[in-house]
Amino acid sequence: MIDEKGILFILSGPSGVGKGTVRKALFEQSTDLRYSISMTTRAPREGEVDGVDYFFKSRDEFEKLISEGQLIEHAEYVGNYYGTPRQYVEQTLNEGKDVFLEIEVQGALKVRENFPQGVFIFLIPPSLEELKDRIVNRGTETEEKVKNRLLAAKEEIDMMDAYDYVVVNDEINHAVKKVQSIVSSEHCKRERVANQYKKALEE
Ligand SMILES: Nc1ncnc2c1ncn2[C@@H]1O[C@H](COP(=O)(O)OP(=O)(O)OP(=O)(O)O)[C@@H](O)[C@H]1O
Ligand SMILES: Nc1nc2c(ncn2[C@@H]2O[C@H](COP(=O)(O)O)[C@@H](O)[C@H]2O)c(=O)[nH]1
Repeated sequence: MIDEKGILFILSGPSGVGKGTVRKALFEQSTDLRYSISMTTRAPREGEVDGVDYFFKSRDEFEKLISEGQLIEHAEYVGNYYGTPRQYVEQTLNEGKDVFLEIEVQGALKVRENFPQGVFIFLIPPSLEELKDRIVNRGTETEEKVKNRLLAAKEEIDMMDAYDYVVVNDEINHAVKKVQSIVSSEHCKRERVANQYKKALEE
């Protein structure tokens, strides 16, 4: 059978590396990807909108979603739950459309167990100092939260070998171009396999 499902792309990496920035720039250029909006128990930051940036949930609501199997993965990250809604992802892939997740590392590794055919991209900072500067300068975290996110970052960076691609986010336009070329090359691979399959059927 030719796999006519969409491709699941997973962009992951430590907090503050620039995943959201790269994803937003990518989506300004690629209309064919569908972004899966995550659920979280974290409080909204200034300017964040429910249903756009995240679906904001209480802990009870989130735990109910877990127990009902409504998430394809979830993780507790620095004191809050984050998770990916099952229905949106599965339905969109079944419609043949590509889905793009932007999630942290524990969650990405769980997705890998259930969607081994997904394309896993790890974004790394040019250095840990630069990572710290980016989190601090974003101005969204208290000093303690910055510390906890940096501690998590060191462990997360150790997991990069589990990914299909590693992209350095040195300069934003370079990183976006690299992610775009990964998306295009995965499409070419998929088409090549489909063509080989069709040819084999004709023979
Ligand atoms: N290539 C870059 N060069 C300099 N600054 C950058 C670059 N990419 C992102 N930034 C800045 O770094 C900060 C963190 O970026 P962003 O919020 O996109 O990170 P993130 O990985 O999505 O973080 P989190 O996982 O905490 O949501 C932002 O202020 C952003 O403007
Ligand atoms: N495992 C998951 N991680 C997710 C999901 N959505 C976002 N995230 C990641 O959580 C951290 C913290 O995010 P922040 O918005 O509080 O800075 C970051 O690495 C996100 O990418 C998800 O559905 N599952």
